[in-house]
Amino acid sequence: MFFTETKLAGAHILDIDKKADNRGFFARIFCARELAEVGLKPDVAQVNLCFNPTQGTLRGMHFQVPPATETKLVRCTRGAIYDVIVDLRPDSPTYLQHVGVELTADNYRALFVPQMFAHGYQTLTPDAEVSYIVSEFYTPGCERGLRHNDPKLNIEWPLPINLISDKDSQWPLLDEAT
Ligand SMILES: Cc1cn([C@H]2C[C@H](O)[C@@H](COP(=O)(O)OP(=O)(O)O[C@H]3O[C@@H](C)C(=O)[C@@H](O)[C@H]3O)O2)c(=O)[nH]c1=O
Repeated sequence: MFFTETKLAGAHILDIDKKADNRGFFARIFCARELAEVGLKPDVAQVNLCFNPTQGTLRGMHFQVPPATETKLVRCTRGAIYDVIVDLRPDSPTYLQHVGVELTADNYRALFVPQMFAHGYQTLTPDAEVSYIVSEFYTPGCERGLRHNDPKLNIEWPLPINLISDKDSQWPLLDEAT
């Protein structure tokens, strides 16, 4: 795998290293040793699968607080998504900054989300499927969220928001939360 660190320290884009032959190719999409070599936490508590029939669906921005903070390794296995992370580490020089990456079934790209980052995505195609590894178990009492359109975050979503859950449209704005 090829690792490219984003401007948010610890958040990496992962590209596959294709071993091609006349049958097609082979590639690793998860390797605990390679992740550990670049300092990433390779724990696996859950592998989640999510299907989104409607183009422009938005899910996020989600994170879990202690003691259930989590890392995620996010991949789009069908269609395409715009995947966004927000740095919520208060002592980070990039606190509240975000990065957006296009993950598609065709580019085989994945995004590693460190602990204490909010995560969300918008589907760029109909029938987009997302699969992600999570390092901690889903813990509803520790679940928190940011508003996808919080002016303090200023995230430019590529498409109009065609579908969003009630929960996600009601997360507090940062100004309300503090
Ligand atoms: C995340 C999750 C949800 N659920 C349940 C709760 C609820 O009944 C249903 C749908 O939950 P949600 O609306 O939270 O699903 P969703 O909005 O897809 O939540 C996910 O969004 C992306 C952006 C993330 O980063 C993930 O970590 C996760 O928070 O599934 C689980 O049972 N286990 C889980 O791990």
